[in-house]
Amino acid sequence: MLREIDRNREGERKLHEVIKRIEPFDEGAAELARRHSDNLTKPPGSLGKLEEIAAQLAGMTGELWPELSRRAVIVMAGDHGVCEEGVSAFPPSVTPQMVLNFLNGGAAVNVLARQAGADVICVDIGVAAELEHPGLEPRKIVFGTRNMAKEPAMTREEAVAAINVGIAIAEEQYTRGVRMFATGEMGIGNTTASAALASVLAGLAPEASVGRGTGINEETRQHKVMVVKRAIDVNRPNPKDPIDVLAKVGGAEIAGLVGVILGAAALRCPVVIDGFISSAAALVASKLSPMAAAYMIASHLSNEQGHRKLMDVLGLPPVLHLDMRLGEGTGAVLAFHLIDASLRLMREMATFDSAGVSRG
Ligand SMILES: Cc1cc2ncn([C@H]3O[C@H](COP(=O)(O)O)[C@@H](O)[C@H]3O)c2cc1C
Ligand SMILES: O=C(O)c1cccnc1
Repeated sequence: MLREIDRNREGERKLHEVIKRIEPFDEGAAELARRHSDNLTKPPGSLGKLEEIAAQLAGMTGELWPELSRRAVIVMAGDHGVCEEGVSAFPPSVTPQMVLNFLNGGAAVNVLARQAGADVICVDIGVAAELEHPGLEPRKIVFGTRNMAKEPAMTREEAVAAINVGIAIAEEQYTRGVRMFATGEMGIGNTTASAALASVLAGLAPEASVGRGTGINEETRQHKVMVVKRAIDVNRPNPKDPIDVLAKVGGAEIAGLVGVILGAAALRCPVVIDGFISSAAALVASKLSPMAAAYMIASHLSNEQGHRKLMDVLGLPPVLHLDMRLGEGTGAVLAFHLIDASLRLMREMATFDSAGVSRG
């Protein structure tokens, strides 16, 4: 018993050390980037969000035009006990099948990552099945979560261990030269866990946070709303304690993404947030460290019901509106192209002075 308490404390101590390392956004660098932008041969502000992204990247990294060519999408995979309740259009067996698909390069995120020059790092953090593959990061914390409609999905210790896995992955990738991250996930049932997190931590009614996920009909969605309500009633997560909420109604892959986000922020690396599930992880991360939000770029507005409200609460306006609802990191990897465009404009455009253009 004592040893267990020590292990808990050690895990939380590590996590809080990383949170303490997160530095405030560099307003000075962001302002310099804005000023540079205003000197480029265009009416001020005319490149809209591309200018704002460049300023954000400068504030995150402390550099006017950071070198972000090495990038990775971290795809965290985990299963959900709540699938027993019939909340997804697909069976949990799809989770390990898709993991093998990622490792063989055949999933949507692989194609988009190839196009955007990003590595796909696939992490088994909580898949129910035993998985082996030379390309897989084997960091299993749980063999699937427990059914949150009946009991806590994870123990606090498991949730903290999963966050620490995400931090370790971000740090290892940084050591390999990665300077920009995207969040991705695979886990049948994870829109149910994400809706529960959004309800508890963002105060959304389950009717508003629960969507159709992989494509359930309205009747099943109503049932999913009831399952989320029951999970919250049974577990009584404490909204003031994000780790308690994550453990009771979250998931291992969501916890892993919380770690990736906090780890990236502590390393002053931009972290591009994908859709609904990644945004639920971003919400937990920002509750643990409000300063971490400054290192996030919201990539796209998912068609999953609840995503818009969740992004409003997070204060992160999504850049792309493509009616996507896939996850895996697909929207986040697409946003890499816009980030590249914004940095390239900063680096390559002529200034009014260098081009001899009148300022008007
Ligand atoms: C073939 C397939 C590939 C996927 N890739 C991502 N998801 C997405 O769907 C799941 C969440 O939806 P729900 O909560 O309704 O189960 C997650 O795994 C998410 O990443 C997929 C789902 C399927 C079926
Ligand atoms: O927005 C997402 O990330 C999403 C939505 C539905 C299903 N899977 C993922």
